[in-house]
Amino acid sequence: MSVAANTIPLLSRVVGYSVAIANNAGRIIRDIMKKGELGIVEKESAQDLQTEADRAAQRSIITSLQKCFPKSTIIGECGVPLVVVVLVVVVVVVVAVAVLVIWVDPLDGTAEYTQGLLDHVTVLIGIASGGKAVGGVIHQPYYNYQNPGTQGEVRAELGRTIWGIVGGSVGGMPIVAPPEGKVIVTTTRSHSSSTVNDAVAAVSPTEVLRVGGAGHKVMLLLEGKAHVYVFASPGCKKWDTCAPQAILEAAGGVLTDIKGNPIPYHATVAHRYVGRSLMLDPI
Ligand SMILES: Nc1ncnc2c1ncn2[C@@H]1O[C@H](COP(=O)(O)O)[C@@H](O)[C@H]1OP(=O)(O)O
Ligand SMILES: [Mg+2]
Ligand SMILES: [Mg+2]
Ligand SMILES: [Mg+2]
Repeated sequence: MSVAANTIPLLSRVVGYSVAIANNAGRIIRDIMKKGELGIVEKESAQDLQTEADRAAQRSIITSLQKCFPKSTIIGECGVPLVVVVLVVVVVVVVAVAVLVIWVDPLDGTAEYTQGLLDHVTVLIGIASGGKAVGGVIHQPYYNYQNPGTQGEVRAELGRTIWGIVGGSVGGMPIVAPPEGKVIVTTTRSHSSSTVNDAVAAVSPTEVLRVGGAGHKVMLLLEGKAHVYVFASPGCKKWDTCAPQAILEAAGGVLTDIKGNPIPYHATVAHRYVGRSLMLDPI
């Protein structure tokens, strides 16, 4: 896919800033877990949770993005804060020059965060242009958190950040091909259903990895631990997939809906997926 030439410098800047902004959100997420006051609330169901870490990380990300890129439309998972209401009013005026739509999931894998499966958690900042995912950042704040190191060895660095620009490059982790002769599928662990299981079975997997988070599962594809990510969770939204899709595509993978159609990321698109969706990584 080609990215309009006049968006490339801006896109590179947004991706670069988003790396720093996502790293900062990761620090907020770790600090709140350390304090132990998660402030959990149920949103649409008992499977749809929000914590103080989701809220605080989103506040930080949106404030920073708005300051740096006031003409972009920013859509975050955690409701519509006042600053964005103001932005929406402004967007009506500046829509002709508002090139980018930024989809923010301040904490992907909230269920796993509350259950202590901390390396399933990611911060996702996805950038769309012309309705397509064109750039993305995935920050994994707890990468290496269980790495004990050995005596005399320095503990491995906590956290990692992956970025990608479609038609450009991917950075932050080595891209590894998955093993030949197997079909390892990764899918949801906390939002399973018969539809999810049917979709997984349709791929005839040799192994199924049930883990949390859309960002985390795309990382498994990138590091060659899985061949295919099947997500048939109706709760998955555009902020869950914009950043992972851009990075996956930058690395040579593909993400489509169940019929093979591209997933739209316009500012006005429905946040929720309609029907089932399928993500494939043919690296
Ligand atoms: N039924 C659901 N309700 C709320 N969020 C969901 C649901 N299904 C999926 N999600 C979101 O999609 C992500 C990927 O799904 P899963 O982890 O089940 O594979 C979840 O981490 C969650 O994002 P978030 O944690 O940001 O709310
Ligand atoms: Mg959520
Ligand atoms: Mg999410
Ligand atoms: Mg989230």
